[in-house]
Amino acid sequence: MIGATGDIGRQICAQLIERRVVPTTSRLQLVGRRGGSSQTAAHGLRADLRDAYSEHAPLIDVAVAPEDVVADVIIMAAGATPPAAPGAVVDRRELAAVNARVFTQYAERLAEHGAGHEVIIVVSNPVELAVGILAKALGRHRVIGMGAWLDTLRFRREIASTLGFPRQRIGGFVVGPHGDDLVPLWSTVRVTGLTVPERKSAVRRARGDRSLDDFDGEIAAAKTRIGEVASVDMTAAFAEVYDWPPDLRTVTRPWLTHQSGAKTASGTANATVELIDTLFDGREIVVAGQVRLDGEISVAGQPVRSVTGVPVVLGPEGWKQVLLDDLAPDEERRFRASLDKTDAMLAQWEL
Ligand SMILES: NC(=O)c1ccc[n+]([C@@H]2O[C@H](COP(=O)([O-])OP(=O)(O)OC[C@H]3O[C@@H](n4cnc5c(N)ncnc54)[C@H](O)[C@@H]3O)[C@@H](O)[C@H]2O)c1
Repeated sequence: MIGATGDIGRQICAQLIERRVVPTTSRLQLVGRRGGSSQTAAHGLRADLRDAYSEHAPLIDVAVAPEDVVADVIIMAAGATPPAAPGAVVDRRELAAVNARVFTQYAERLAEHGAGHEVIIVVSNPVELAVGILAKALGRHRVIGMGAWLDTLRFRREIASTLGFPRQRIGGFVVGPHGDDLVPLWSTVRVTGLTVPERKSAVRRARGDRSLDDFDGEIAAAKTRIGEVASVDMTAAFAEVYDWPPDLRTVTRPWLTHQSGAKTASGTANATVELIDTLFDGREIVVAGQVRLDGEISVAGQPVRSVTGVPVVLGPEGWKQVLLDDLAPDEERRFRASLDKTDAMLAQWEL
């Protein structure tokens, strides 16, 4: 667990143990940074976890150098994050530059010292940049970003809440990059127990008469609106989000959560731990994740050779094929535009 002592890292460690995903006979390695505050905090976290879960804690050890990382599954959650505060202004380019150094350091050391079969789950942002750097050094099928899975679980939850069903009954995926440019695929939404006409009518009801062509404008207006409300009354801001369509809530509710001063640690950890559970179990499941593609799919007639979120089959050796049916025209347009943005970002890093 790289970045174990961060807000997200701690929550992932706790859930891994509490949900018995890491058995008592396995080892959980907490990786901090030599010379940083996490070097000492990692020892404290180890003591705290053993204190909390002494009956079923795995073996827990601490590493403070990338070359000491030894694991079958590596979670990358290290790096700087935008401040969780209302109206915080962030230089995203500078943030990416700081984190790119962390990703590169681990990519180089893991390529040199690793066993060659580790699967890397990327939590850190920018997810596409981290996946690009790690996949280049380690092989693209071993690296998957969990942002698209988190966005997918959020999308399903928001649809479930609008329709009054439990989340387990909702299928469907979010693809594209993690963040405001994500692409909610309404065409993939399924509801267990409904006939096709019932489902179509339920989806129409939840979505409203809207197109993804207007989604950017909706997000911008929504953020301005709740940003203003949140600056005077956070309760009212969350209440306002409640009435919006599910895809808009998928983007804005986590944004507001971060603005509120809380982070999205529990939801992020839950999505990550689900992926790890699958890997340990030896099962293969279809999840959405950010991966480095090499022409497996085409979007708007162009083969995709980029890093983006897509549904993939994930198993113990990493991800295999991409499972994406034909998209609706507005989904295709939004996906293409997001890929162009990601390509421009990756080009700055020669990826
Ligand atoms: N993918 C997602 O859905 C998602 C959701 C939430 C957060 N995130 C991302 O996860 C990352 C962590 O977020 P956080 O809130 O826990 O941040 P945080 O600041 O609380 O923790 C970051 C941790 O990384 C450690 N670190 C920094 N450089 C390191 C290095 N070289 N080696 C080892 N550890 C190092 C720091 O010591 C710190 O403990 C951020 O990039 C954030 O944007 C992703």
